[in-house]
Amino acid sequence: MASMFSTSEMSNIASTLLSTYASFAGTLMLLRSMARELIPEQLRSYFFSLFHYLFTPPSTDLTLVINESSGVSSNEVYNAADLYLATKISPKTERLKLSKTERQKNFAISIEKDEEVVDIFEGIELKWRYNCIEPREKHSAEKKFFELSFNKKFKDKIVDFYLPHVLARAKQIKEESKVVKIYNRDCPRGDDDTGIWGSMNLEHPATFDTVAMDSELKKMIIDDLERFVRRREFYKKVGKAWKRGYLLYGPPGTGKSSLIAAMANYLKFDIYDLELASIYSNSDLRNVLLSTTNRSIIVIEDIDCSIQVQDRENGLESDNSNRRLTLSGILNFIDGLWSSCGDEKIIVFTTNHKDRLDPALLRPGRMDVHINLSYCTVDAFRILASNYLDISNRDHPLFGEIESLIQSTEVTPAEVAEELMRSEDADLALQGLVNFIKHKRSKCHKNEEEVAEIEEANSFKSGNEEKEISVTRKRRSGVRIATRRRPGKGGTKDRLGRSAKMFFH
Ligand SMILES: Nc1ncnc2c1ncn2[C@@H]1O[C@H](COP(=O)(O)OP(=O)(O)OP(=O)(O)O)[C@@H](O)[C@H]1O
Ligand SMILES: [Mg+2]
Repeated sequence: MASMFSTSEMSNIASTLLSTYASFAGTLMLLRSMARELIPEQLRSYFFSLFHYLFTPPSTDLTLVINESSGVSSNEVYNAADLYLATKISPKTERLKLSKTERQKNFAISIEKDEEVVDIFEGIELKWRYNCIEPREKHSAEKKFFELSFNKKFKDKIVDFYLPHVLARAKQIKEESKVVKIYNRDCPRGDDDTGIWGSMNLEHPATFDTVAMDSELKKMIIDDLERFVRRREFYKKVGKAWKRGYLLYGPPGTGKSSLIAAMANYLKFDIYDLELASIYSNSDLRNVLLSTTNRSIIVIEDIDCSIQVQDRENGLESDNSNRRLTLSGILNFIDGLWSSCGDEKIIVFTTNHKDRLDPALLRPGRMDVHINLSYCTVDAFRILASNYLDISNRDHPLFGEIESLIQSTEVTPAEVAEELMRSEDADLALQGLVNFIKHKRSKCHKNEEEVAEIEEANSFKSGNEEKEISVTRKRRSGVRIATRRRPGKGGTKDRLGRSAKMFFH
Protein backbone atom coordinates (compact mmCIF):
# COMPACT_ATOMS: atom_id res chain seq x y z
CA MET A 1 0.00 0.00 0.00
CA ALA A 2 1.34 3.49 -0.96
CA SER A 3 2.09 5.83 1.94
CA MET A 4 -0.25 8.90 2.37
CA PHE A 5 2.60 11.04 3.77
CA SER A 6 6.03 11.71 2.50
CA THR A 7 9.01 11.11 4.84
CA SER A 8 9.52 14.83 5.53
CA GLU A 9 5.80 15.27 6.35
CA MET A 10 5.99 12.35 8.75
CA SER A 11 8.94 13.81 10.62
CA ASN A 12 7.12 17.17 10.90
CA ILE A 13 4.07 15.45 12.42
CA ALA A 14 6.28 13.55 14.89
CA SER A 15 8.08 16.66 16.05
CA THR A 16 4.71 18.49 16.43
CA LEU A 17 3.35 15.58 18.56
CA LEU A 18 6.46 15.53 20.68
CA SER A 19 6.36 19.23 21.39
CA THR A 20 2.60 19.00 22.18
CA TYR A 21 3.25 16.12 24.66
CA ALA A 22 6.11 18.02 26.20
CA SER A 23 3.98 21.04 26.76
CA PHE A 24 1.12 18.76 28.12
CA ALA A 25 3.48 16.99 30.52
CA GLY A 26 4.87 20.35 31.54
CA THR A 27 1.33 21.59 32.18
CA LEU A 28 0.54 18.43 34.27
CA MET A 29 3.65 18.91 36.36
CA LEU A 30 2.74 22.53 36.81
CA LEU A 31 -0.81 21.52 37.84
CA ARG A 32 0.52 18.89 40.28
CA SER A 33 2.88 21.27 41.93
CA MET A 34 0.08 23.87 42.03
CA ALA A 35 -2.25 21.20 43.54
CA ARG A 36 0.42 20.29 46.09
CA GLU A 37 0.58 23.91 47.11
CA LEU A 38 -3.10 24.68 46.88
CA ILE A 39 -4.76 21.39 48.12
CA PRO A 40 -3.98 20.45 51.73
CA GLU A 41 -2.25 17.13 52.46
CA GLN A 42 -5.30 15.62 54.26
CA LEU A 43 -7.62 16.37 51.35
CA ARG A 44 -5.15 14.87 48.92
CA SER A 45 -4.83 11.63 50.88
CA TYR A 46 -8.62 11.51 51.18
CA PHE A 47 -8.93 11.67 47.41
CA PHE A 48 -6.25 9.05 47.07
CA SER A 49 -8.10 6.65 49.44
CA LEU A 50 -11.37 7.32 47.65
CA PHE A 51 -9.76 6.56 44.33
CA HIS A 52 -8.25 3.35 45.77
CA TYR A 53 -11.59 2.31 47.27
CA LEU A 54 -13.52 2.90 44.05
CA PHE A 55 -11.13 1.11 41.75
CA THR A 56 -9.90 -1.85 43.91
CA PRO A 57 -12.17 -4.94 43.97
CA PRO A 58 -13.55 -5.58 47.58
CA SER A 59 -11.77 -8.35 49.60
CA THR A 60 -13.79 -11.38 50.59
CA ASP A 61 -11.46 -12.14 53.50
CA LEU A 62 -11.64 -11.11 57.12
CA THR A 63 -8.59 -11.11 59.36
CA LEU A 64 -8.79 -11.41 63.15
CA VAL A 65 -5.77 -10.09 65.02
CA ILE A 66 -5.01 -12.03 68.19
CA ASN A 67 -2.49 -10.17 70.34
CA GLU A 68 -0.31 -11.84 72.94
CA SER A 69 -1.83 -9.82 75.73
CA SER A 70 -5.09 -8.05 76.15
CA GLY A 71 -4.27 -5.13 78.39
CA VAL A 72 -2.32 -6.29 81.39
CA SER A 73 -3.41 -9.90 81.37
CA SER A 74 -2.38 -12.49 78.85
CA ASN A 75 -4.74 -13.34 76.03
CA GLU A 76 -6.24 -16.80 76.46
CA VAL A 77 -6.90 -17.15 72.73
CA TYR A 78 -3.27 -16.33 71.89
CA ASN A 79 -1.96 -18.97 74.34
CA ALA A 80 -4.45 -21.51 73.04
CA ALA A 81 -3.53 -20.79 69.41
CA ASP A 82 0.15 -21.25 70.26
CA LEU A 83 -0.52 -24.78 71.57
CA TYR A 84 -3.15 -25.66 68.99
CA LEU A 85 -1.12 -24.67 65.94
CA ALA A 86 1.76 -26.92 67.00
CA THR A 87 -0.54 -29.82 66.11
CA LYS A 88 -1.37 -28.36 62.69
CA ILE A 89 2.08 -28.14 61.22
CA SER A 90 2.06 -29.19 57.58
CA PRO A 91 4.87 -30.45 55.32
CA LYS A 92 5.01 -26.93 53.88
CA THR A 93 6.08 -25.43 57.21
CA GLU A 94 9.72 -24.43 57.02
CA ARG A 95 10.60 -23.08 60.45
CA LEU A 96 9.48 -24.10 63.93
CA LYS A 97 10.38 -22.98 67.44
CA LEU A 98 11.49 -25.70 69.85
CA SER A 99 12.10 -25.48 73.58
CA LYS A 100 12.18 -27.56 76.75
CA THR A 101 12.67 -26.54 80.36
CA GLU A 102 14.27 -28.90 82.82
CA ARG A 103 10.90 -29.79 84.30
CA GLN A 104 9.11 -30.39 81.02
CA LYS A 105 8.72 -34.00 79.95
CA ASN A 106 8.52 -33.34 76.20
CA PHE A 107 9.76 -30.77 73.71
CA ALA A 108 7.48 -27.77 73.23
CA ILE A 109 7.06 -26.96 69.56
CA SER A 110 5.43 -23.82 68.18
CA ILE A 111 5.40 -21.95 64.88
CA GLU A 112 8.06 -19.38 64.07
CA LYS A 113 7.74 -15.76 62.96
CA ASP A 114 6.11 -15.20 59.56
CA GLU A 115 5.16 -18.85 59.18
CA GLU A 116 1.71 -19.62 57.88
CA VAL A 117 -0.43 -22.58 58.88
CA VAL A 118 -3.57 -23.66 57.07
CA ASP A 119 -6.37 -25.30 59.02
CA ILE A 120 -9.66 -26.70 57.77
CA PHE A 121 -12.74 -26.53 59.99
CA GLU A 122 -15.98 -28.04 58.69
CA GLY A 123 -14.79 -27.49 55.14
CA ILE A 124 -13.80 -23.85 55.75
CA GLU A 125 -10.20 -22.91 55.03
CA LEU A 126 -8.50 -20.79 57.66
CA LYS A 127 -5.03 -19.26 57.47
CA TRP A 128 -3.04 -18.60 60.61
CA ARG A 129 0.02 -16.41 60.50
CA TYR A 130 2.39 -15.71 63.35
CA ASN A 131 3.86 -12.20 63.49
CA CYS A 132 6.47 -10.72 65.69
CA ILE A 133 7.42 -7.05 65.42
CA GLU A 134 10.72 -5.87 66.85
CA PRO A 135 10.35 -2.97 69.26
CA ARG A 136 11.31 0.50 68.03
CA GLU A 137 12.63 1.48 71.41
CA LYS A 138 15.40 -0.43 73.07
CA HIS A 139 13.69 -1.51 76.28
CA SER A 140 10.17 -2.16 75.10
CA ALA A 141 8.97 -5.69 74.36
CA GLU A 142 8.40 -7.11 70.91
CA LYS A 143 4.83 -7.26 69.72
CA LYS A 144 3.61 -10.79 69.06
CA PHE A 145 0.30 -11.65 67.47
CA PHE A 146 -1.49 -14.16 65.31
CA GLU A 147 -3.53 -13.22 62.26
CA LEU A 148 -6.41 -15.52 61.45
CA SER A 149 -7.89 -15.02 57.96
CA PHE A 150 -10.93 -16.65 56.42
CA ASN A 151 -13.85 -15.85 54.19
CA LYS A 152 -15.98 -13.11 55.71
CA LYS A 153 -19.20 -14.98 55.28
CA PHE A 154 -18.10 -17.54 57.90
CA LYS A 155 -17.40 -14.99 60.60
CA ASP A 156 -20.15 -16.16 62.98
CA LYS A 157 -19.29 -19.80 62.59
CA ILE A 158 -15.61 -19.12 63.26
CA VAL A 159 -16.27 -17.02 66.35
CA ASP A 160 -19.01 -19.24 67.78
CA PHE A 161 -17.62 -22.67 67.02
CA TYR A 162 -14.08 -22.69 65.66
CA LEU A 163 -12.43 -20.52 68.32
CA PRO A 164 -14.11 -22.41 71.22
CA HIS A 165 -12.86 -25.60 69.54
CA VAL A 166 -9.31 -24.18 69.52
CA LEU A 167 -9.61 -23.28 73.23
CA ALA A 168 -10.93 -26.74 74.16
CA ARG A 169 -8.27 -28.55 72.16
CA ALA A 170 -5.51 -26.43 73.68
CA LYS A 171 -6.78 -27.26 77.18
CA GLN A 172 -6.64 -30.94 76.31
CA ILE A 173 -3.10 -30.65 74.92
CA LYS A 174 -2.00 -28.81 78.05
CA GLU A 175 -3.42 -31.50 80.31
CA GLU A 176 -1.86 -34.31 78.29
CA SER A 177 1.59 -32.79 78.53
CA LYS A 178 1.26 -31.63 82.12
CA VAL A 179 3.91 -32.83 84.53
CA VAL A 180 2.32 -33.50 87.89
CA LYS A 181 4.14 -31.74 90.70
CA ILE A 182 4.36 -32.29 94.38
CA TYR A 183 4.49 -29.19 96.54
CA ASN A 184 6.00 -29.13 99.95
CA ARG A 185 7.02 -26.25 102.15
CA ASP A 186 10.47 -27.79 102.58
CA CYS A 187 11.12 -28.30 98.85
CA PRO A 188 13.62 -25.86 97.31
CA ARG A 189 11.74 -23.27 95.29
CA GLY A 190 11.99 -23.72 91.51
CA ASP A 191 11.87 -20.92 88.90
CA ASP A 192 8.16 -21.27 88.32
CA ASP A 193 7.19 -21.61 91.99
CA THR A 194 5.31 -18.82 93.61
CA GLY A 195 4.18 -18.24 97.17
CA ILE A 196 5.32 -20.31 100.09
CA TRP A 197 5.49 -23.71 98.40
CA GLY A 198 8.50 -25.29 96.75
CA SER A 199 7.89 -28.06 94.27
CA MET A 200 9.40 -30.88 92.29
CA ASN A 201 8.04 -33.24 89.66
CA LEU A 202 6.01 -36.07 91.10
CA GLU A 203 8.10 -39.01 90.04
CA HIS A 204 5.87 -41.51 91.85
CA PRO A 205 5.10 -44.14 89.23
CA ALA A 206 1.91 -45.42 90.88
CA THR A 207 -1.14 -45.54 88.63
CA PHE A 208 -4.47 -47.27 88.95
CA ASP A 209 -2.96 -50.12 86.95
CA THR A 210 -0.15 -50.67 89.43
CA VAL A 211 -2.03 -50.17 92.70
CA ALA A 212 -3.07 -53.57 93.96
CA MET A 213 -6.53 -53.60 95.46
CA ASP A 214 -9.91 -55.18 94.87
CA SER A 215 -10.95 -54.39 91.33
CA GLU A 216 -14.42 -53.40 92.48
CA LEU A 217 -13.05 -50.93 95.00
CA LYS A 218 -10.66 -49.53 92.40
CA LYS A 219 -13.50 -49.01 89.94
CA MET A 220 -15.57 -47.25 92.60
CA ILE A 221 -12.72 -44.84 93.33
CA ILE A 222 -12.14 -44.07 89.63
CA ASP A 223 -15.87 -43.54 89.07
CA ASP A 224 -16.04 -41.26 92.07
CA LEU A 225 -13.12 -39.14 90.85
CA GLU A 226 -14.56 -38.89 87.35
CA ARG A 227 -17.97 -37.90 88.67
CA PHE A 228 -16.32 -35.24 90.80
CA VAL A 229 -14.36 -33.57 87.99
CA ARG A 230 -17.26 -33.43 85.58
CA ARG A 231 -19.75 -31.97 88.08
CA ARG A 232 -18.77 -28.31 88.05
CA GLU A 233 -22.31 -27.23 87.18
CA PHE A 234 -23.86 -29.57 89.73
CA TYR A 235 -21.81 -28.13 92.58
CA LYS A 236 -22.76 -24.63 91.46
CA LYS A 237 -26.43 -25.55 91.26
CA VAL A 238 -26.61 -27.00 94.75
CA GLY A 239 -24.47 -24.20 96.20
CA LYS A 240 -21.75 -26.53 97.46
CA ALA A 241 -18.03 -25.89 97.26
CA TRP A 242 -16.48 -27.94 94.45
CA LYS A 243 -14.35 -30.05 96.75
CA ARG A 244 -14.15 -33.68 97.74
CA GLY A 245 -12.66 -35.17 100.88
CA TYR A 246 -11.23 -38.68 101.14
CA LEU A 247 -10.15 -40.46 104.29
CA LEU A 248 -7.78 -43.34 103.54
CA TYR A 249 -7.23 -45.64 106.46
CA GLY A 250 -5.46 -48.92 106.97
CA PRO A 251 -2.25 -50.48 108.30
CA PRO A 252 1.18 -49.32 107.10
CA GLY A 253 2.19 -50.61 103.68
CA THR A 254 -1.30 -51.14 102.30
CA GLY A 255 -1.03 -48.50 99.57
CA LYS A 256 -2.49 -45.29 100.98
CA SER A 257 0.32 -43.07 99.67
CA SER A 258 0.47 -45.09 96.45
CA LEU A 259 -3.24 -44.51 95.94
CA ILE A 260 -2.81 -40.76 96.38
CA ALA A 261 -0.06 -40.75 93.73
CA ALA A 262 -2.29 -42.83 91.43
CA MET A 263 -5.13 -40.33 91.90
CA ALA A 264 -2.82 -37.41 91.11
CA ASN A 265 -1.37 -39.13 88.04
CA TYR A 266 -4.84 -40.07 86.84
CA LEU A 267 -6.37 -36.62 87.21
CA LYS A 268 -3.12 -34.76 86.47
CA PHE A 269 -3.68 -32.83 89.68
CA ASP A 270 -0.69 -31.47 91.62
CA ILE A 271 -0.21 -32.66 95.16
CA TYR A 272 0.25 -30.33 98.13
CA ASP A 273 1.87 -32.27 100.90
CA LEU A 274 0.77 -30.46 104.02
CA GLU A 275 2.75 -31.26 107.11
CA LEU A 276 0.73 -30.06 110.03
CA ALA A 277 3.81 -30.23 112.23
CA SER A 278 5.19 -27.21 110.36
CA ILE A 279 2.03 -25.18 110.88
CA TYR A 280 1.71 -23.32 114.09
CA SER A 281 -1.65 -21.61 114.00
CA ASN A 282 -5.06 -21.59 112.36
CA SER A 283 -4.21 -18.41 110.48
CA ASP A 284 -1.02 -20.04 109.21
CA LEU A 285 -3.12 -23.00 108.05
CA ARG A 286 -5.50 -20.66 106.24
CA ASN A 287 -2.66 -18.84 104.47
CA VAL A 288 -1.04 -22.09 103.45
CA LEU A 289 -4.28 -23.45 102.07
CA LEU A 290 -5.18 -20.23 100.30
CA SER A 291 -1.93 -20.42 98.40
CA THR A 292 -2.74 -23.79 96.83
CA THR A 293 -3.88 -23.84 93.21
CA ASN A 294 -7.07 -25.23 91.72
CA ARG A 295 -7.15 -28.79 90.40
CA SER A 296 -4.95 -30.08 93.18
CA ILE A 297 -4.90 -32.67 95.94
CA ILE A 298 -4.11 -31.46 99.43
CA VAL A 299 -2.71 -34.30 101.47
CA ILE A 300 -2.44 -34.54 105.23
CA GLU A 301 -0.76 -37.84 106.04
CA ASP A 302 -1.11 -39.56 109.40
CA ILE A 303 -3.70 -37.12 110.62
CA ASP A 304 -3.84 -38.91 113.99
CA CYS A 305 -0.15 -38.21 114.62
CA SER A 306 0.33 -34.85 112.96
CA ILE A 307 -1.92 -32.93 115.27
CA GLN A 308 -3.02 -33.59 118.77
CA VAL A 309 -6.50 -34.31 117.58
CA GLN A 310 -8.13 -33.93 120.91
CA ASP A 311 -11.74 -34.00 121.83
CA ARG A 312 -13.51 -30.74 121.35
CA GLU A 313 -14.72 -30.89 124.93
CA ASN A 314 -11.09 -30.66 126.03
CA GLY A 315 -11.25 -26.94 125.47
CA LEU A 316 -9.56 -26.54 122.13
CA GLU A 317 -12.70 -25.33 120.48
CA SER A 318 -13.24 -22.66 123.05
CA ASP A 319 -9.82 -21.34 122.15
CA ASN A 320 -10.90 -19.13 119.30
CA SER A 321 -7.58 -17.46 118.88
CA ASN A 322 -5.75 -17.89 115.65
CA ARG A 323 -2.51 -18.27 117.49
CA ARG A 324 -2.52 -22.04 117.64
CA LEU A 325 -3.49 -24.83 115.33
CA THR A 326 -6.59 -26.57 116.56
CA LEU A 327 -8.78 -29.37 115.40
CA SER A 328 -11.61 -26.90 114.98
CA GLY A 329 -9.33 -24.85 112.69
CA ILE A 330 -8.95 -27.85 110.43
CA LEU A 331 -12.63 -28.70 110.65
CA ASN A 332 -13.67 -25.15 109.80
CA PHE A 333 -11.52 -25.37 106.74
CA ILE A 334 -13.06 -28.66 105.69
CA ASP A 335 -16.60 -27.51 106.39
CA GLY A 336 -16.84 -24.12 104.96
CA LEU A 337 -13.85 -21.91 104.68
CA TRP A 338 -12.32 -23.82 101.88
CA SER A 339 -15.10 -22.66 99.60
CA SER A 340 -13.05 -19.47 99.51
CA CYS A 341 -9.93 -21.40 98.56
CA GLY A 342 -10.61 -21.95 94.88
CA ASP A 343 -12.19 -24.76 92.95
CA GLU A 344 -11.82 -28.40 92.02
CA LYS A 345 -9.80 -29.45 95.02
CA ILE A 346 -9.48 -32.77 96.70
CA ILE A 347 -8.34 -33.18 100.27
CA VAL A 348 -7.01 -36.51 101.47
CA PHE A 349 -6.36 -37.50 105.06
CA THR A 350 -4.56 -40.73 105.81
CA THR A 351 -4.34 -42.63 109.04
CA ASN A 352 -3.21 -46.01 110.30
CA HIS A 353 -5.67 -45.70 113.16
CA LYS A 354 -9.11 -44.58 112.19
CA ASP A 355 -10.27 -45.50 115.68
CA ARG A 356 -8.03 -42.83 117.15
CA LEU A 357 -9.56 -40.00 115.17
CA ASP A 358 -11.88 -37.56 116.82
CA PRO A 359 -15.50 -38.38 115.93
CA ALA A 360 -15.87 -34.75 114.85
CA LEU A 361 -13.53 -35.49 111.97
CA LEU A 362 -15.52 -38.52 110.92
CA ARG A 363 -18.94 -36.88 111.04
CA PRO A 364 -20.95 -36.93 107.78
CA GLY A 365 -20.11 -33.99 105.57
CA ARG A 366 -16.50 -33.78 106.70
CA MET A 367 -14.86 -36.46 104.59
CA ASP A 368 -17.08 -37.46 101.69
CA VAL A 369 -15.54 -40.88 101.12
CA HIS A 370 -13.90 -43.28 103.57
CA ILE A 371 -11.67 -45.89 101.96
CA ASN A 372 -10.29 -48.83 103.85
CA LEU A 373 -6.99 -50.09 102.45
CA SER A 374 -6.35 -53.35 104.13
CA TYR A 375 -4.20 -56.45 103.95
CA CYS A 376 -3.43 -58.08 100.64
CA THR A 377 -6.33 -59.88 99.01
CA VAL A 378 -6.22 -62.51 96.27
CA ASP A 379 -7.23 -59.89 93.72
CA ALA A 380 -4.44 -57.59 94.88
CA PHE A 381 -1.88 -60.41 94.82
CA ARG A 382 -2.75 -61.20 91.18
CA ILE A 383 -2.16 -57.58 90.22
CA LEU A 384 1.20 -57.55 92.01
CA ALA A 385 2.26 -60.86 90.42
CA SER A 386 1.34 -59.54 87.01
CA ASN A 387 3.17 -56.23 87.56
CA TYR A 388 6.29 -57.57 89.24
CA LEU A 389 6.76 -60.92 87.52
CA ASP A 390 4.72 -60.60 84.36
CA ILE A 391 2.67 -63.62 85.32
CA SER A 392 -0.83 -63.00 84.18
CA ASN A 393 -2.19 -66.54 84.05
CA ARG A 394 -3.22 -68.22 87.24
CA ASP A 395 -1.64 -71.49 86.33
CA HIS A 396 1.61 -71.19 88.21
CA PRO A 397 1.78 -74.20 90.51
CA LEU A 398 2.32 -71.99 93.56
CA PHE A 399 -0.65 -69.69 92.93
CA GLY A 400 -3.19 -71.89 94.72
CA GLU A 401 -1.06 -72.22 97.84
CA ILE A 402 -0.23 -68.50 97.91
CA GLU A 403 -3.84 -67.52 97.49
CA SER A 404 -5.04 -69.65 100.36
CA LEU A 405 -2.15 -68.40 102.55
CA ILE A 406 -3.03 -64.80 101.69
CA GLN A 407 -6.65 -65.37 102.59
CA SER A 408 -5.74 -66.57 106.02
CA THR A 409 -2.85 -64.30 106.97
CA GLU A 410 -2.48 -60.59 107.50
CA VAL A 411 0.18 -59.71 104.96
CA THR A 412 0.43 -56.25 103.44
CA PRO A 413 0.77 -55.50 99.72
CA ALA A 414 4.10 -53.83 100.59
CA GLU A 415 5.39 -57.09 102.06
CA VAL A 416 4.18 -59.09 99.07
CA ALA A 417 5.73 -56.57 96.67
CA GLU A 418 9.04 -56.75 98.52
CA GLU A 419 9.13 -60.54 98.25
CA LEU A 420 8.24 -60.48 94.57
CA MET A 421 11.11 -58.09 93.91
CA ARG A 422 13.71 -60.38 95.39
CA SER A 423 14.22 -62.38 92.23
CA GLU A 424 13.55 -62.03 88.53
CA ASP A 425 12.94 -65.76 88.44
CA ALA A 426 9.19 -66.18 89.09
CA ASP A 427 9.61 -69.63 90.66
CA LEU A 428 12.16 -68.36 93.16
CA ALA A 429 10.24 -65.19 93.97
CA LEU A 430 6.94 -67.01 94.51
CA GLN A 431 8.61 -69.70 96.66
CA GLY A 432 10.17 -66.88 98.70
CA LEU A 433 6.71 -65.40 99.16
CA VAL A 434 5.30 -68.75 100.32
CA ASN A 435 8.08 -69.07 102.90
CA PHE A 436 7.59 -65.50 104.05
CA ILE A 437 3.83 -65.84 104.58
CA LYS A 438 4.23 -69.18 106.35
CA HIS A 439 6.81 -67.67 108.66
CA LYS A 440 4.57 -64.71 109.38
CA ARG A 441 1.62 -66.98 109.96
CA SER A 442 3.43 -69.06 112.51
CA LYS A 443 4.53 -65.88 114.28
CA CYS A 444 0.88 -64.75 114.33
CA HIS A 445 -0.23 -67.99 115.88
CA LYS A 446 2.40 -67.63 118.57
CA ASN A 447 1.22 -64.10 119.33
CA GLU A 448 -2.32 -65.33 119.40
CA GLU A 449 -1.51 -67.82 122.07
CA GLU A 450 0.25 -65.17 124.14
CA VAL A 451 -2.68 -62.81 123.76
CA ALA A 452 -5.12 -65.48 124.76
CA GLU A 453 -3.11 -65.98 127.94
CA ILE A 454 -3.25 -62.26 128.75
CA GLU A 455 -6.94 -62.29 128.05
CA GLU A 456 -7.46 -65.12 130.41
CA ALA A 457 -5.44 -63.34 133.08
CA ASN A 458 -7.50 -60.18 132.54
CA SER A 459 -10.73 -62.06 132.93
CA PHE A 460 -9.66 -62.95 136.43
CA LYS A 461 -9.23 -59.28 137.30
CA SER A 462 -12.39 -57.47 138.37
CA GLY A 463 -13.71 -57.02 134.81
CA ASN A 464 -12.57 -53.40 134.52
CA GLU A 465 -14.21 -52.34 131.23
CA GLU A 466 -12.14 -49.21 130.78
CA LYS A 467 -8.84 -51.01 130.76
CA GLU A 468 -7.29 -51.85 127.39
CA ILE A 469 -8.19 -55.40 126.63
CA SER A 470 -7.44 -57.87 123.90
CA VAL A 471 -10.07 -59.20 121.64
CA THR A 472 -10.02 -61.86 119.03
CA ARG A 473 -11.75 -61.40 115.75
CA LYS A 474 -12.59 -63.71 112.95
CA ARG A 475 -10.82 -63.03 109.69
CA ARG A 476 -11.72 -63.96 106.14
CA SER A 477 -10.83 -67.64 106.19
CA GLY A 478 -11.84 -68.34 109.73
CA VAL A 479 -8.34 -68.34 111.22
CA ARG A 480 -8.56 -66.37 114.40
CA ILE A 481 -6.04 -63.60 114.66
CA ALA A 482 -5.59 -61.53 117.73
CA THR A 483 -5.71 -57.75 117.60
CA ARG A 484 -5.74 -55.19 120.33
CA ARG A 485 -8.22 -52.39 120.54
CA ARG A 486 -9.82 -50.12 123.04
CA PRO A 487 -13.35 -50.94 123.99
CA GLY A 488 -15.99 -48.94 122.21
CA LYS A 489 -13.75 -47.69 119.38
CA GLY A 490 -13.40 -48.40 115.66
CA GLY A 491 -12.33 -51.98 114.99
CA THR A 492 -12.60 -53.33 111.49
CA LYS A 493 -16.06 -51.91 110.97
CA ASP A 494 -16.80 -48.27 110.30
CA ARG A 495 -18.54 -45.98 112.71
CA LEU A 496 -21.93 -47.09 111.50
CA GLY A 497 -21.05 -50.71 111.95
CA ARG A 498 -20.64 -51.33 108.21
CA SER A 499 -17.69 -53.35 107.10
CA ALA A 500 -17.54 -52.00 103.54
CA LYS A 501 -14.14 -51.08 102.10
CA MET A 502 -15.43 -47.75 100.89
CA PHE A 503 -18.41 -45.74 101.95
CA PHE A 504 -19.78 -42.32 101.25
CA HIS A 505 -21.18 -39.71 103.55
N1 LIG B 1 -1.85 -51.61 97.27
C1 LIG B 1 -0.62 -51.59 96.78
N2 LIG B 1 -0.39 -51.78 95.48
C2 LIG B 1 0.85 -51.76 94.97
N3 LIG B 1 1.94 -51.56 95.70
C3 LIG B 1 1.78 -51.35 97.01
C4 LIG B 1 0.50 -51.34 97.61
N4 LIG B 1 0.64 -51.12 98.92
C5 LIG B 1 1.95 -50.98 99.14
N5 LIG B 1 2.64 -51.12 98.01
C6 LIG B 1 4.10 -51.06 97.87
O1 LIG B 1 4.64 -50.74 99.15
C7 LIG B 1 5.26 -49.47 99.19
C8 LIG B 1 4.73 -48.69 100.39
O2 LIG B 1 3.34 -48.46 100.21
P1 LIG B 1 2.62 -47.09 100.62
O3 LIG B 1 3.65 -46.06 100.98
O4 LIG B 1 1.68 -46.72 99.57
O5 LIG B 1 1.86 -47.57 101.91
P2 LIG B 1 1.06 -46.70 102.98
O6 LIG B 1 -0.25 -47.38 103.17
O7 LIG B 1 1.04 -45.30 102.57
O8 LIG B 1 1.93 -46.90 104.26
P3 LIG B 1 2.06 -45.93 105.54
O9 LIG B 1 0.82 -46.08 106.35
O10 LIG B 1 3.27 -46.45 106.24
O11 LIG B 1 2.25 -44.54 105.04
C9 LIG B 1 4.87 -48.79 97.89
O12 LIG B 1 5.91 -48.03 97.38
C10 LIG B 1 4.57 -49.96 96.97
O13 LIG B 1 5.73 -50.38 96.35
MG1 LIG C 1 1.87 -43.55 103.40
